[in-house]
Amino acid sequence: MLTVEELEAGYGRSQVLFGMALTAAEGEVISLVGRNGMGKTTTVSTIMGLLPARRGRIGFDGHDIAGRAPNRIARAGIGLVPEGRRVFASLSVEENLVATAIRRDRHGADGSAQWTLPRVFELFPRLLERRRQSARTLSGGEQQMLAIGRALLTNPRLLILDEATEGLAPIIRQEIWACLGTLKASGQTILVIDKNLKEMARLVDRHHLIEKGRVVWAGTPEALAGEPDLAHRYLGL
Ligand SMILES: Nc1ncnc2c1ncn2[C@@H]1O[C@H](COP(=O)(O)OP(=O)(O)OP(=O)(O)O)[C@@H](O)[C@H]1O
Repeated sequence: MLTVEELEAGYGRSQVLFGMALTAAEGEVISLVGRNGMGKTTTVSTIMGLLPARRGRIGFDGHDIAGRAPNRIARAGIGLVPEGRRVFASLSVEENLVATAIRRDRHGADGSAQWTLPRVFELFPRLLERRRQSARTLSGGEQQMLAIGRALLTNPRLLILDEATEGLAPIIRQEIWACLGTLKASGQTILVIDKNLKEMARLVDRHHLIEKGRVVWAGTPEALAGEPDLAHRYLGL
């Protein structure tokens, strides 16, 4: 479904990605893990068209989407839950959810239907309780749920989450991980960036270890756990 090859990107004179390569098959959950500043968010920004690819290919469902505008990439079926949530603070919860919604004929592996407002409220009942409140009055965890709900309402074939559990209370983190488990079980393809290897081990099919803008190792959570040197060297654990 997603094939990133030989990707190079950066900011002004500073190059950040040096031959980034990734693949995600339909229904697979993959991760990008690595120390701060190694290029995880830059990879996601380039996939989403927010940053130009200087070289390389970003294949999605057989099309090269490198160079397309962000709104076209969203319409092609990639939904982003950005680092720092970035909800529209002055809009209500419901307005946030519908602002970027995209209808699409889609069926998950279990035959699950289109994401709609009622389905998002079923997944996150707190958002239903707060549907008329402005987003700025929500707690960090509620804002994160809102950011996930907003991305789901674009009915993405690939859902990308950048540090979705960062800075949240442990109990809210557990809710987010449980939600991602439910999405995976429904056949959702997911790319997740996070630091919590323990929680990711239950969710992720394949990790990608990133160092200085390229993948230095890829494999299952079990394989990573079996090579503690890797986590020490590339994650500082
Ligand atoms: N808007 C920007 N302008 C200039 N440099 C940037 C910008 N955003 C990121 N960088 C730089 O690019 C490099 C990679 O950053 P990136 O955000 O992709 O890292 P990351 O792996 O996602 O780490 P983190 O966990 O810190 O977000 C860093 O050196 C960072 O300082």
